[in-house]
Amino acid sequence: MTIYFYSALEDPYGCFSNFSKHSFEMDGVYYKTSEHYFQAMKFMGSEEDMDSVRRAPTPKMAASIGRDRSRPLRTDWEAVKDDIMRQGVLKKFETHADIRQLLLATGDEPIVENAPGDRYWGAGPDGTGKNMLGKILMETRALLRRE
Ligand SMILES: Nc1nc(O)c(N)c(N[C@@H]2O[C@H](COP(=O)(O)O)[C@@H](O)[C@H]2O)n1
Repeated sequence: MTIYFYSALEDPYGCFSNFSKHSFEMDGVYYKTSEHYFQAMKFMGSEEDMDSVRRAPTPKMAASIGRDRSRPLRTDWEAVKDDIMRQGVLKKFETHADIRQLLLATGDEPIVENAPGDRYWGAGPDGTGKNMLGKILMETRALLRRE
C-alpha cells in the first residue's frame, strides 16, 4: 500500500517531510532540518546567504529565504539539486534511529510526497508529478538496509 506524506506535523509519516524537526550536522555545520540544509545549499559561495537560511527559526522560513530570487542562486543548482537532496535526506535518517526504523519498516512500499503544489519533489495536484522526494526516500531506504 502506497505511503503518502506531506504535513510534517499531522501525517503519520510526517517525519519523511523535510519540514520535520530532525536536525543534523553536515561537514561540521548544524542544520535544524533537512529543509534548512537543502535551501542553504542553493547559496553555496555566499556564507552570508547560507547563514541566513541556517538561522531561520522554522523550515517554512528557510524555504522562503531559499526561494527568494533576489538572492543569487548558484549557477549549477539544477544539475546538483537532486544529489543535495539525497545527501540531506540520508544524513537525516542516519542521524535519527527512530525515524530510520520507521523508514525501514515501510519495506518495499512506494512512498509519495502528496504535495499538491509541487510537481517536481511531490506528486502535484493530480498525482502525476515526478515525486522526486519520494524516490529519494526509497533510494535512502535501500541504502540504509545495506548498512
Ligand atoms: N510543505 C511543503 N510546501 C510546499 O509548498 C512545497 N513545495 C513542499 N515541497 C518541498 O519543498 C522543498 C523544495 O522546494 P524548492 O525546490 O525550493 O521549491 C522540498 O523539501 C520539497 O519536499 N513542501
